[in-house]
Amino acid sequence: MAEQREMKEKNPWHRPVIICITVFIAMGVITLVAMAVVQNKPLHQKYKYGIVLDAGSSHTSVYIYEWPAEKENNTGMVRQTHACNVKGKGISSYAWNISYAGMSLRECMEEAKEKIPVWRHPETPVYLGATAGMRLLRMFNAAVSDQVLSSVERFLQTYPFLYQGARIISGQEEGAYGWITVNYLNGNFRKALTTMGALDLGGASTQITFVSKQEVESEENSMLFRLYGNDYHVYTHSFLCYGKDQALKLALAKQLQTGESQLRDPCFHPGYIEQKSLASSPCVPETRPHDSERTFTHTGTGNASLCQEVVKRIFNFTHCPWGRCSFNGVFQPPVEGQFGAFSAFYFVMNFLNLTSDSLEQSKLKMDHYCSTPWAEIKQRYPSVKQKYLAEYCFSGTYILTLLENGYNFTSENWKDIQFIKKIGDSDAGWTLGYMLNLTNMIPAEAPDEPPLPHGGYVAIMVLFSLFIFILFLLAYKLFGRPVCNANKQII
Ligand SMILES: Nc1ccn([C@@H]2O[C@H](COP(=O)(O)OP(=O)(O)OP(=O)(O)O)[C@@H](O)[C@H]2O)c(=O)n1
Ligand SMILES: [Ca+2]
Repeated sequence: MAEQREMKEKNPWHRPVIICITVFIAMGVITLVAMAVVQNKPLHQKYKYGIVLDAGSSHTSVYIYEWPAEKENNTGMVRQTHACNVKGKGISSYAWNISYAGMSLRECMEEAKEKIPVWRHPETPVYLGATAGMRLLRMFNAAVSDQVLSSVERFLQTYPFLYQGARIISGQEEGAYGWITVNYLNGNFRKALTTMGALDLGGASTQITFVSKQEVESEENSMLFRLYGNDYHVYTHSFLCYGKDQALKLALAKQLQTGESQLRDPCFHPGYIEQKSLASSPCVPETRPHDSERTFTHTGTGNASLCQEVVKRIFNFTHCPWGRCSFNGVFQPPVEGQFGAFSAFYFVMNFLNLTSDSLEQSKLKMDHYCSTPWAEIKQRYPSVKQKYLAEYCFSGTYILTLLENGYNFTSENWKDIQFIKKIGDSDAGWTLGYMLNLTNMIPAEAPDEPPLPHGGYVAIMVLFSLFIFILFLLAYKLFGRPVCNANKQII
């Protein structure tokens, strides 16, 4: 018993002072690690916001984007949190009703006010970009297009946001920003991966943008971007009047050239019959001898192959002043790599269920679809607006012709076209790229990043602290005892 007590007294671990010191050291290490973790923890996420209005030819959409406040220059941080479709037509349709152009945006702007925290309103930028509808209106009547822009400007300035301007963007910008959007959302810039091309089909214009290894012969189609430390030589072209609504007008005008008041149209279903008038547009050449508002009886005959022949006639494939062309004498290198095809490319191909078919299968399906009687189509899709429904045979045929005969996609590379609406939460389109550019959120050089991610840093801190603690214990066990014994001897 006495021996046992002596052993206990000799074992320094049973001394209260040693126990206290050990507890203090352990607490010290824990405090150190805790402090390191807290100090380096990402701060509570605070978000910033941006609003972009896409004033398209057929309608306006309002997009809200958000990104973590302290990570403005990191890539892949901006995402779309809300989209609102403005009721009614695009702002260019208010040409004769100008004061209502701004007011038309009210509902969506009120929504934006609700979605964005009030304290962020004064620093939230608002941009409005108008595309082909306003480009055409400007060609038609520049004063009226200025007044429409002033109307939306005055209206947007009544909001508590940071108004950054309303302007007509160029076709080049529209193509380039669409390309930036899809590649930003796919993380291609961050990983310095090969980029994907962008195909955008609107109501009044269409854009093709991709990186080409071949020389871009025409200056107006060439753009150079330096993003995250890499150079991108981009080919881009915007075809005004080749959006799907204006292309339909062109096709109708071509068929009406003969001057008849009866139009038997293979691009519309058999049994379709409507009285129409062809409204004048800067897109439709004044080749007809009669007035441009002439009325005609539009009858469908439903034949996709004949429809393709009609559609081909709106393109000029013969004149090319360059090494190679798409159409209408526009230079285009051969398409290469993957492509994201969005907006009406997606709406139409998705409706026709052609998003994953080969070119040949798509043509066969179009033959069958176009020849289906109009009455049957209406019965099959009772909830789709009849104006849209009537046009899908034309639109599908137009898309296949534009891609195959216009841009020179083939059966082999057809699978490289992905028909997409969104990437993650965000819609594919030019608006995100536009905002990223105007807010300088895409740096030319790759931003410096900490050598270790936060998790790795914490793990290393914990491991090293434990390691030091164990070393201390071992050292104490090995060297601590003689000191204690020596003390005892002195006593
Ligand atoms: N769910 C939808 C939405 C739109 N559309 C049609 O798709 C075309 C293009 O729409 P959009 O991409 O919104 O064109 P805009 O941006 O308005 O036109 P642009 O880019 O030429 O200015 C229009 O004919 C529109 O009627 C469609 O078929 N189905
Ligand atoms: Ca558009």
